[in-house]
Amino acid sequence: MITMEDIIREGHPALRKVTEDVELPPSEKDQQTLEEMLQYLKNSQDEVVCDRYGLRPGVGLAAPQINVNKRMLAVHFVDLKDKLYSYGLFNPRIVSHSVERTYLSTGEGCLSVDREVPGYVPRYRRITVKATDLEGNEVKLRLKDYAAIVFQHEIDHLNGVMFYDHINPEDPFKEPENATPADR
Ligand SMILES: CC(C)(C)[C@H](NC(=O)Nc1cc(F)cc(F)c1)C(=O)N(CC(=O)NO)CC1CCCC1
Ligand SMILES: [Zn+2]
Repeated sequence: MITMEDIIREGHPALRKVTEDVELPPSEKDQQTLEEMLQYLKNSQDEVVCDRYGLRPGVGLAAPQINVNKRMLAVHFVDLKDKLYSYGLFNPRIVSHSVERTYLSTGEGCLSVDREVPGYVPRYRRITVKATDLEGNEVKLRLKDYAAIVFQHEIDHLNGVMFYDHINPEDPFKEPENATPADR
């Protein structure tokens, strides 16, 4: 199972690499790795398992975070309308997005960043993501607000981008242009 020891932290060069596409259909190894990534998120949100193994509760995990240079990610969370998003995705890509942007008023954190980095992280408010899921189906997801933020945070990791790369260095809490907070 994946535990905190498997999650690499900022400063590790693997977090700044652009990942390679996964050959489809996936190898046994890639399939198992993605399943383990999704299981990490479920474990981390289960109080008993989380305490037993000292896991940090997470809503998303990208392969570079466990030092795997492959284009795959897992998410497990419910949005503000209590819709469950639970996916393991191969080769996810944003195929379209709104001009309008959104952000979390609390700012963002990262399982690979052991410090607070204050500031708004502007993201597209609506995105359409195409990918192949763990069952081998091609999926097309239309995402908005919090769900769009989580997926953009994880897809950024696949391109070597960290959330704080988006924070305005002059004024971290300056209201982003043409943006509506996702959590207010
Ligand atoms: C870094 C961390 C603060 C742990 C963040 N969690 C989070 O935002 N809220 C959360 C997590 C839970 F499991 C249960 C719960 F109710 C609330 C997170 O998982 N990530 C995922 C990550 O680091 N992926 O690489 C960071 C989020 C920032 C915005 C989107 C994902
Ligand atoms: Zn992260």
